[in-house]
Amino acid sequence: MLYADVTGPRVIVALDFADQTQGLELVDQLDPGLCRLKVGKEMFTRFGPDFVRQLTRRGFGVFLDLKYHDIPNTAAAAVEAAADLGVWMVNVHASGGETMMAACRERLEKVAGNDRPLLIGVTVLTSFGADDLRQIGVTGSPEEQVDRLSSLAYNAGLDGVVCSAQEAPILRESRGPRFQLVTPGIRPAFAATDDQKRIMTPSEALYAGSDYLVIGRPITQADRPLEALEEIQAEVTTALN
Ligand SMILES: O=c1ccn([C@@H]2O[C@H](COP(=O)(O)O)[C@@H](O)[C@H]2O)c(=O)[nH]1
Repeated sequence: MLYADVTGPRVIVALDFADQTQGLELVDQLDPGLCRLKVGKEMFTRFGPDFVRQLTRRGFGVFLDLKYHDIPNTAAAAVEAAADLGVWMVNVHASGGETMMAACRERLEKVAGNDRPLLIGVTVLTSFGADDLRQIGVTGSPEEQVDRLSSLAYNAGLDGVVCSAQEAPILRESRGPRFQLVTPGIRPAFAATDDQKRIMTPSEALYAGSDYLVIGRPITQADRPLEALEEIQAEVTTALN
């Protein structure tokens, strides 16, 4: 099951480095036409908005992965700040509810119109299995919970969700081809699973209906990061053709 209405690179490299110089050394070997970049809590907390600006200045589409979850007014102000930074994609926790997500979408439309960043709702973290959900009081399966949270994101007018590629087929069915599926937990055959539980390989994820593949340690912790990325890109190209 392949969808072709995504423009630009499908691979989003998750930059999770404690050292900014090390991160930029990798970035400077990458082509903005071939991948996008994700800045998460670690690098944003250490290096702040200026780090994001350094990436956008180099021409990369940046996914600011700060997973906002707050009262509607605060979350909306945070996504507005992300839009001011010029990021390509920003996310909020879908468990923050439909009202919070709609407030974020409305704020982005108001301040940035059609130039707004994509707004994506995080469903169930890819490091979660059924046991982890039970620990926090959720009795349904990860797939059921992802479907429930994605329906809130869809009703709030979000552009898509973060989910695992394992849920992509059911979300394609329930939310249609335009709802963007951003999938971490991607593990090429050569990589370790690490702390991820709901995983798929890059080609499996694309065949399942993923739009974007978020990949960190299989690239950033590889002995030869560029070679790892090139191997992944080749797998992606084969799957898409
Ligand atoms: O459900 C989620 C949401 C976000 N992430 C983030 O994606 C990357 C994945 O990195 P890997 O090294 O490829 O595991 C990381 O920044 C997470 O914070 C996620 O994994 N799952």
